[in-house]
Amino acid sequence: MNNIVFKLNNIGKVYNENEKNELTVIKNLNLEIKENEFLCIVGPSGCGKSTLLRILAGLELPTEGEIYYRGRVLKKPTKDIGMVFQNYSLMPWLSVEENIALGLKFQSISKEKQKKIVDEYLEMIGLTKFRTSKPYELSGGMQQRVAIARSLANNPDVLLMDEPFGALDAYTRIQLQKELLRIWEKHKKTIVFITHSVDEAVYLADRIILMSKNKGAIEVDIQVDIPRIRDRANPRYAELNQQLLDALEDLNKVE
Ligand SMILES: Nc1ncnc2c1ncn2[C@@H]1O[C@H](COP(=O)(O)OP(=O)(O)OP(=O)(O)O)[C@@H](O)[C@H]1O
Repeated sequence: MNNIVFKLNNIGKVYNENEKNELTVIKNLNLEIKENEFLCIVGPSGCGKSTLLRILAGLELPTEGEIYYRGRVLKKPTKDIGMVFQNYSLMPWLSVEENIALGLKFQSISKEKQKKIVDEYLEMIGLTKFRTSKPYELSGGMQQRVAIARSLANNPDVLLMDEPFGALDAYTRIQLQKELLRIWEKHKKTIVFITHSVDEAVYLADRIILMSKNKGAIEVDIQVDIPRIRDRANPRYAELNQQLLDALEDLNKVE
């Protein structure tokens, strides 16, 4: 079926901690991610969320099993799969517009077209006035907007986001959650988003998976059945939040 973007078959990931010790982070993980799906991954620290995301990005290979991206075995990163990290990862010596254009420079796109794309994304994130500013002149929220725009400028099919709003203050975080949903609805990307915040997952996701430290097992896999724009005062919102918090607490008890 062509609406499956990722298919993971019995994925395993073992790291060599040192010459003697191996660490099995993920074992027998099966997962399908659909086109346009907004999937959030939550789980205790160290359960393998970032490892899974790096495997989805083609940055790391599983040590067991297969990963398919649109029906083909994924062996290395591709420009169709974009990534956004918590620490913005902008080039400090480049301006906002140069950062957004970064990925475009490596493609055979005319200067004129590049400028058009950069202008479009600057406008989308509301930072046109800051086009010549350097990252250090911007707040954390503004920098993360630039990082998101830089990924989107490459027109990826999938956006992988590793705790992108984790370092932001509560107000900016809520603003960026709304913005991201607006972008996702407009551009219809598939998004895989890691968060430590259950509330953020319930606000954003179509589907939430909860991983445990028990070799990255998926303990909970639920659809969020609340229409958008979600109202945090909706009783179902509180109910799902509590269900996930209880599941996390149970995991911490057994680990
Ligand atoms: N390159 C590596 N070599 C060895 N061990 C690693 C490597 N990368 C990750 N690990 C280990 O694998 C485990 C899972 O790490 P990972 O970063 O995927 O977890 P996480 O769920 O994203 O954690 P957090 O929520 O704290 O970011 C951890 O014990 C970590 O120390």
